[in-house]
Amino acid sequence: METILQTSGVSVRFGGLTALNDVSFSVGRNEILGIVGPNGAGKSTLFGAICGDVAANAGDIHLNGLSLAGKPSHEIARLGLIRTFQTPRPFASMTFHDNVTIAALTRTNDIHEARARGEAALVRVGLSHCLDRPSSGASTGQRKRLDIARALATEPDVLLLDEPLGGVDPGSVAEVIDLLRQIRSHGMTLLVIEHNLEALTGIADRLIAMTLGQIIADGAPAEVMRDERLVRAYLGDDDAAA
Ligand SMILES: Nc1ncnc2c1ncn2[C@@H]1O[C@H](COP(=O)(O)OP(=O)(O)OP(=O)(O)O)[C@@H](O)[C@H]1O
Repeated sequence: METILQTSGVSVRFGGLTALNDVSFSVGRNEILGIVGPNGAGKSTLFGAICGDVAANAGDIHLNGLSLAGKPSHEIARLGLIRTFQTPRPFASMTFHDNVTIAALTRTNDIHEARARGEAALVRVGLSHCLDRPSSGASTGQRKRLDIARALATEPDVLLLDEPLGGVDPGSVAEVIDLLRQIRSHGMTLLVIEHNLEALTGIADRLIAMTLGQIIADGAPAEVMRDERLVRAYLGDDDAAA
């Protein structure tokens, strides 16, 4: 499988805390890679380091063979990689449509084209009925979808999703999973952080398990979920990664 994204020896320190410690893995084009691990394992920091929001203290990241070292997130977005957030922060005073239009302007300077692409992204995530509504009134599930639509409007090759199912009501989980499958079928590569392990193992081609800033397992979902260190880490055993 052709590698689209590669991290090599990435470390991130916040003062005395090592949030990522020598993290290396690769992602194949059009793959869905799930990232699991207990709270504080470093999953969101990893996304931050990949998309240019968090400066790495060591290591390098390549997208389509090009080093992302030192590049700001807007430049990385233009190169085709974008993330969503655990807690999406849309511009609350703007409509859904304006929010996605701003994202589409990453790729085009033509405002009419940006509005058309923005609308198409909202249709894709099932929010066409919200076009002219202010995003301040969005439910958690709608905010998650709006955040995905904003990411799609930048036309990424690689999409990093931070807990797309977090706060989504149980009745809508299957819809969001279908949406992710549909996004992948359009040729995108997905990295997905998710605490709903059952849903994630149902959709991911591969899983990476992290504890204490390190990768402890990388492989087929069923195998990784059986990894003893991961099980112990989820049970709160501090010696799990020892
Ligand atoms: N900006 C920051 N400054 C200082 N420490 C940070 C910062 N961001 C994250 N950390 C710390 O780095 C570690 C990894 O945090 P991170 O949010 O990446 O974990 P996570 O696996 O995404 O957790 P969760 O599942 O709860 O989102 C934690 O100990 C966290 O407190």
